[in-house]
Amino acid sequence: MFRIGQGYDVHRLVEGRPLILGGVMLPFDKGLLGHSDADALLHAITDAVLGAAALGDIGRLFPDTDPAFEGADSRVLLREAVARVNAAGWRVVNVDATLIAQAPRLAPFIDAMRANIAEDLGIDAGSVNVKGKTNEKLGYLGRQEAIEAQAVCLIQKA
Ligand SMILES: Nc1ccn([C@@H]2O[C@H](COP(=O)(O)O)[C@@H](O)[C@H]2O)c(=O)n1
Ligand SMILES: C[C@@]1(CO)OP(=O)(O)OP(=O)(O)OC[C@H]1O
Repeated sequence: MFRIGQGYDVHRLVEGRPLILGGVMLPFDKGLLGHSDADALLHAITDAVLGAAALGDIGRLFPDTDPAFEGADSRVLLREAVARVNAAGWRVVNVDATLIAQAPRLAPFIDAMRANIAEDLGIDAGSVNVKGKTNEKLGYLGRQEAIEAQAVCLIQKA
């Protein structure tokens, strides 16, 4: 039996924060604001994985009011979500995600993100796809005020 899940996240770009996407620190003059490390890509994937198994969402598992998750490494949160999905009898088949970032250019970092995500999901990097898009300079994404991520995930009953 197969199930699909979908995830979305957006975080504001601000000065004085590191830019971390897919567990990779990117050289950029701004970073994403959040209670955790604000890795929007991993948050969208976490929600897609949880969604596929009908296990709620990232904020329910890891509330942004809990000091335990302040500055949290989102890879740790993703791994915990995957552990819960596995414990419910599912394994992740593949993930496809899109990052909408007017800047910086993501292409040089995509394979490093895929490797991290694959490791956290317990699958081959060949089953993880990450795509970068600009927002054609339109709206708050186009003005570099935020970065958005969207993801889908397929799971199979183990
Ligand atoms: N932050 C980004 C955005 C895009 N790319 C790459 O450029 C291609 C064209 O993007 P458009 O938004 O102009 O359609 C896209 O397919 C990516 O390969 C990128 O590396 N980083
Ligand atoms: C990850 C968590 C928890 O630290 O906080 P944020 O980094 O603010 O991220 P968000 O995507 O808003 O929601 C999930 C949170 O509860």
